[in-house]
Amino acid sequence: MPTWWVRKSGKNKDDSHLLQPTQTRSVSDKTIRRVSADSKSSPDPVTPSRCTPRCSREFASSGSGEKKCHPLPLPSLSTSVPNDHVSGSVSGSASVSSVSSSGSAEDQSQPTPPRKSNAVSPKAGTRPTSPLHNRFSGMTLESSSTDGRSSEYHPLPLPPGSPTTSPSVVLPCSPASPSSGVQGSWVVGGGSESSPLGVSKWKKGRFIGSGTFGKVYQGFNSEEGRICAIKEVKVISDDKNSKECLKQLNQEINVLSQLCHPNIVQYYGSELSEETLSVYLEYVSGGSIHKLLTEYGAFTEPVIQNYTRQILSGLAYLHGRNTVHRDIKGANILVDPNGEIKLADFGMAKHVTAYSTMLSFTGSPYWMAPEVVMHKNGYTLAVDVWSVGCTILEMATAKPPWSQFEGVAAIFKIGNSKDMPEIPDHLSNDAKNFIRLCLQRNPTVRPTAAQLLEHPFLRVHSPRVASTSASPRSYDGSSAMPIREPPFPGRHPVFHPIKSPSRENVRAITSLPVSPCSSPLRQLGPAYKSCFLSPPHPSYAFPVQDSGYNHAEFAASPFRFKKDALIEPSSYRAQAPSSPFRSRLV
Ligand SMILES: Nc1ncnc2c1ncn2[C@@H]1O[C@H](COP(=O)(O)OP(=O)(O)OP(=O)(O)O)[C@@H](O)[C@H]1O
Repeated sequence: MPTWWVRKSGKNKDDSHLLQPTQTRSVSDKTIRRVSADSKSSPDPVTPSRCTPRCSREFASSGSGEKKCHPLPLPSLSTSVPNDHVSGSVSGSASVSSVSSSGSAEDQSQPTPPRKSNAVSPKAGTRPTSPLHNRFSGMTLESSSTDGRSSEYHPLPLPPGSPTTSPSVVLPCSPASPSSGVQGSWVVGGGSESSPLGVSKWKKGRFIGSGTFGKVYQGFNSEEGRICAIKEVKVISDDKNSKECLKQLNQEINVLSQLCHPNIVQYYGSELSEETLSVYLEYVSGGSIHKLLTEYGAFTEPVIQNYTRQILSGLAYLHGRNTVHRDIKGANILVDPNGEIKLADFGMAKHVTAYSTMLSFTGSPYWMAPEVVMHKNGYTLAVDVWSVGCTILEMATAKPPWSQFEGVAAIFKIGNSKDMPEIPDHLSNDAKNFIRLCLQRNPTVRPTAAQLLEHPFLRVHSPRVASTSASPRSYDGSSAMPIREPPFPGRHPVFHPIKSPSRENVRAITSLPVSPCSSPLRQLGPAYKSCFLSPPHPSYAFPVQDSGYNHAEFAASPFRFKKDALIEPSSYRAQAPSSPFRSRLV
């Protein structure tokens, strides 16, 4: 079973109201086997920056929409910090069980009673620290026990108005209206302001949907009346997959907690109780682009323009922090009721350093860049640009690119051919040119997200029909910016050229058992260490092109991965350089 299948096969990306009572899933379908990326190639997710997520929308720039973040004053270390390092370390062998789900939204929608929060109020003298859940990173767990029981917390910067926060500090990023004056909430260790008994002020509401690492609920801040989304996973000891799952979720926390942009879902904080890890996020009620495509069909070009502009705005911000999302696709892009785009699902995001290349094999195959599929020597921020091109095609057709091919064939097509996915005729020349720029196979010649924002396709007043513009800046493929020439050389410095496989190799490849984990396309040894494909959304139909979204057909694909291949690294080590398969490729 293909890895991406395993990961996504059972999850429901749609909002709960889309669930039919008959749409039950087996627990096995929902089991997630995603292992952390190669630690050698990607040492740390995100280096904590001084720019905390706390910033004000009032400072949003007009250009990319990036908000200025304002470092918070450090609290006085002379303050008593009894909970910063406390006894009661817990081994890192906890587990996540809520990655599986067979219940309907209704099953999950019962609000739970207030939970004991492990958040430590700043009023109690807690020092804001890194958002890392250390135990998930394989480090010693710092835990606090406010009620005599072992518990852990996830300290975050203090909220505005806390004793250690300067009055001059601007409000944190929050989903609240910029003019609302409502302060953001910092849940764990930084403003959960839970009761003395540790009861969380965040109340869990209706079930929204399931993801790889757990379930998403609507939440309510009982003190501020604010809605949020709660991503929750159960922490169960003795679950052999828990460590990796928690690492992955921690990665999402690490990345999101550093980000503050109107087109990126805002992180509020997290709480770790005895049973669950809850991550509090900006609630985006419109659902994903994928969901909108499923419900309303393909988007018109003006909508595509609008969404693409915002996607790139968020990406430009992200890439400006040397962080790559790695799973850009319609299902991971949320839309609020005003049409504002929010990039979400940062579970695979990675910080790229000058000294590292990414060798892990992650993402959703249909949106995956060739250099990722080929997995030759590493890849860069440019992989997201490729995925943006695929997402535009998805928005224009309500299907992912390459959808006429089943998963493995699509991977071959992406990795081993020079073909380009079909671009709908009805799109304007600007749009077509934009897509072609994104889908250049050589990542070094792909424009950056910031550069693409200058493309005529995204100009607010650009023509919305097939362009006959004679503009010297036209990207119609014939003028100022020829596609095949590197328009912006050297902007993806970590790129390593990918050699096309010889004919012989291609033959060998096609004769081998194929899966993303064991794929002969993955020709380098270290690749096997990290192999987690994000699946196409369950409701996408492959390979039957005109059947609309049909999860069942794809689920029945004979190319689905064996789950064990994901659980047991040794099963895909068979494809390491020393393996017999490997020898057939060289
Ligand atoms: N901040 C949010 N606001 C509203 N709905 C959300 C939010 N985040 C996620 N959702 C919805 O919750 C469901 C599950 O989301 P989640 O991110 O856990 O799944 P996912 O995107 O499939 O994650 P993964 O790729 O890790 O499996 C989806 O329907 C998604 O649209």
